[in-house]
Amino acid sequence: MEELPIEPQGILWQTDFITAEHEARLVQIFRTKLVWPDVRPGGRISLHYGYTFDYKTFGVDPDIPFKPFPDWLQPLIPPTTYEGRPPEQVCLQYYPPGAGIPPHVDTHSIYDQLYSLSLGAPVMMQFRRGDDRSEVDLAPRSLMKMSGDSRLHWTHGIKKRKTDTLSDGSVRLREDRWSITYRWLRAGGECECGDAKLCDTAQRRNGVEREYRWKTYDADNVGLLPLPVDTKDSGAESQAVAAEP
Ligand SMILES: O=C(O)CCC(=O)C(=O)O
Ligand SMILES: [Fe+2]
Repeated sequence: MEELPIEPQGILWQTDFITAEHEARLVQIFRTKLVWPDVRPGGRISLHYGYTFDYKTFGVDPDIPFKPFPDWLQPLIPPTTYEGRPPEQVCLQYYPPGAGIPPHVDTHSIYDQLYSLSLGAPVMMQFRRGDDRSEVDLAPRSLMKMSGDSRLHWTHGIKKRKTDTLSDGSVRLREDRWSITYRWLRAGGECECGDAKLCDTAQRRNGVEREYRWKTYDADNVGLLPLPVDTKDSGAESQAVAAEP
């Protein structure tokens, strides 16, 4: 994989991780064979594979057996040469046009490495750290690894909107998109990055515990650390974050 020459540092990229024909077969499976949960119309929906995280023990939930990776997923698992072993958790998400995901970091303590494969229509992803912003166009069939700053010190999210404005000023209509997020559990379950704003280990050590974070299990937001409302950005997107458990 190659690092993108942008801020945030640490975004590794591989174009055409699979062929367009393979992608078309997958989309057919996603549309016709999978049973998806019902959620708010127009919202993002998710299916989970592998281990389920237990928010009480900060480990794998021993009561929920490993959900084996289905046949269609096997060839999409990053080769073991990438991280030394297959991911412990895989999440398939469907974004109808207009759907997004609130700005977040994937929880530091639980998860170590993080990859995402994009399928279907492209979409713009926003990275943000304080007043710094950066956008990455998630092209279909591209595999992205978030490491370093992009993984730990910048949030990422996708705005809820029907169009994206590209860097050349043109406006692109959103269409159906799927993504597959791959997560590897962090050995020991403690992150040493020390980022008091974004790291749950640092927050716990500082005595900051957000009640809602661990007490509710939200299947659509497994492993995401919701962020408090940012008063500088009162847009609907950040309010949506606050509203999520
Ligand atoms: O849809 C994507 O590409 C990213 C999703 C994401 O950020 C996540 O599942 O944590
Ligand atoms: Fe994420």
